[in-house]
Amino acid sequence: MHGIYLVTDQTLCLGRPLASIVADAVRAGIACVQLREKTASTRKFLNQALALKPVLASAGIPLIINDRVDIALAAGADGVHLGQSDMPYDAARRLMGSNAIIGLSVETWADVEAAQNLDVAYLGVSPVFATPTKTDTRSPWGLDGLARIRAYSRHSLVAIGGLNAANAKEIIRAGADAVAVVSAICSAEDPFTAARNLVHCFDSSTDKET
Ligand SMILES: Cc1ncc(COP(=O)(O)OP(=O)(O)O)c(N)n1
Ligand SMILES: Cc1nc(C(=O)O)sc1CCOP(=O)(O)O
Ligand SMILES: [Mg+2]
Repeated sequence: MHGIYLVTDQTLCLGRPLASIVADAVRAGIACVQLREKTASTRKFLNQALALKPVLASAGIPLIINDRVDIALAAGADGVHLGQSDMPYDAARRLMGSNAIIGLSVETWADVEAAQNLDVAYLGVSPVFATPTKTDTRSPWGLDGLARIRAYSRHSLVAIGGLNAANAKEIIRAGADAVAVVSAICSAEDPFTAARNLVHCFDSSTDKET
């Protein structure tokens, strides 16, 4: 996993359709989309996933489903993001198959150690900074915690929590392979420009432009 990773939240889109925010972000060059619906019905969640799938597939961008392996399978999504209270990795892998992208949140050092033997595509470093978007988190890792995970883990690291264009560079310097954002794109006045700024920030902080 590498680049800007959009995690969606329909409730933070300021009344705009999620599909238009995702389309703007795709046009701006983001690398991945996670559909995260914490309150929608199963049917609405699935319909959102089915609607996004062809748009993202034609852009070559993976669609990851938050929490719900059943929705991921029913929508033909590319993968699932699992938290520490969600379906365990082994069960999700059995259901999703060997090609599926499975991401896993790490909230504690024990989580990081336990993940070392799992064939996950990335670790979600949860959270790097405290954020009003998700308040039921453990203590933030901070930049030092992120760097400590980078030094130990064999996995790709997706940083999440309180990230935006102002702090993306230091997050990458601390060892993140991808920067995940919700509000910095979903709640931006101009989601395309916000996503493009994040993509430029990412590209100028990595080998891509050096
Ligand atoms: C990339 C990424 N990292 C962490 C999370 C958080 O997952 P989880 O701990 O399961 O919390 P919810 O998102 O389900 O509230 C994530 N979604 N994505
Ligand atoms: C979905 C999510 N997971 C987190 C975690 O710490 O696991 S923080 C978070 C929300 C991140 O939102 P924003 O980019 O607006 O700060
Ligand atoms: Mg979860």
